[in-house]
Amino acid sequence: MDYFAYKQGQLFAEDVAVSDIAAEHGTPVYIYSRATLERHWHAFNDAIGDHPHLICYAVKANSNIGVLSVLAKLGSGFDIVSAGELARVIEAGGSANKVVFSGVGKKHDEIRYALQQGIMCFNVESEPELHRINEVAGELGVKAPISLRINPDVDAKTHPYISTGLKANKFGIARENALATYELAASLPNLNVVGMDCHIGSQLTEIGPFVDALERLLVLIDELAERNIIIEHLDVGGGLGVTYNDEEPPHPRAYAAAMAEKMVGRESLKLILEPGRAIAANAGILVTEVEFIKQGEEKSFAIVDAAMNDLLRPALYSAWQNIIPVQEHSDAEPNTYDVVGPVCETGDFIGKDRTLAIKPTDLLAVRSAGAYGFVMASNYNSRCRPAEIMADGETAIVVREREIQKDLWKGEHKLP
Ligand SMILES: Cc1ncc(COP(=O)(O)O)c(C=O)c1O
Ligand SMILES: N[C@@H](CCCC[NH3+])C(=O)O
Repeated sequence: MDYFAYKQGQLFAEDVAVSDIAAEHGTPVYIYSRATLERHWHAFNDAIGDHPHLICYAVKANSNIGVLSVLAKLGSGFDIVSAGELARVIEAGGSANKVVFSGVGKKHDEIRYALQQGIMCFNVESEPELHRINEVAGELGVKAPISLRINPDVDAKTHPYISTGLKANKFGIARENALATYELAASLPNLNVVGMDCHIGSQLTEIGPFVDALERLLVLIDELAERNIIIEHLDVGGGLGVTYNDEEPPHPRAYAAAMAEKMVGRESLKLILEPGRAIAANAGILVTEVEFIKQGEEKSFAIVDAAMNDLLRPALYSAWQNIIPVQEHSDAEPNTYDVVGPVCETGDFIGKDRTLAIKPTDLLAVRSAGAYGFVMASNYNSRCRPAEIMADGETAIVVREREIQKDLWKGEHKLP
């Protein structure tokens, strides 16, 4: 079931007409669906069944406090990559002891803050990071729970910018060095080795690479047990893809079940998943208004009020996201358009060569915009970032107000 569907020719977000939200809150505007977020989270959580596990939603995909609060209420854990993300989780009502902290460049004060909040574990990406966490934990007189992010060297078969599990990537510790690095970790006085972690990339559309990575890590876990280093949890990262166009990724239930199946007979090894995109992407849309139709020499342009600063994925990765009308039928003639924004960059487009029947003032919805959408928005060209709205049944809740011009220069100072 799609919670963004047409009813009597009008696009709805759950039971709220998208055009009503646009009329009240303006455009461009991000709209999320609470029921979709919940359904996606449950798809992962329920498929694992009885095996001890925790779904740690990857906050980077969509860190809005409203979104985090919905997932926190379900009992979700969280995967974070900065102190800022941890602060958001706590503000949203999430539990620090269900947080794993990933990322290659954790600063001293981020480590200190995370230890003070009592996070579940650091996913450590290098030897120098181990020493740094050991040092900060020592200063605080605590033991830091750590997991090593192992680079399993499997090909995730995804866009090179979002593939992370290859030897050539900056992430993780090479498999060949894993045993030695674990022995070092076990020898450091202020560290407590609790887990093993990996994350091989994003927008994966096949189960094979996930299973390969998991199997490689299980071999390592057994080798460590022979050395008396006992791993309590295995974190297989995130990365499950979604359908933007014609991709056919495995359903979260199939993926989670495949992971759980490999854990049979290892009941003392807790399974952690870090899905981001698969929970949030199709739980959100970006709604934009057509400003002008412009007939170029070679192309027709639909100039809309959303731009690359609001939704960067098309410009950054040539990502394709579906663009649909908010009013299903139009009396305008269908035409093929490049849907572009007002930012002064040739690369500022939301979609290319789309067939649409539109005229100025019509509303369009960019689908699959709930993940890596608002979080990657900027103020480029001094554009105020959009509002974010959560549809929840018949209500539409403002979960982030639209920025106003004064926000644009917050913290800046004129010279006397
Ligand atoms: C360590 C880590 N975990 C989880 C994720 C979430 O990935 P995705 O949104 O593809 O599920 C990412 C981003 O790729 C990541 O770097
Ligand atoms: N931002 C990327 C995904 C990056 C994944 C984060 N490790 C996207 O929009 O597809």
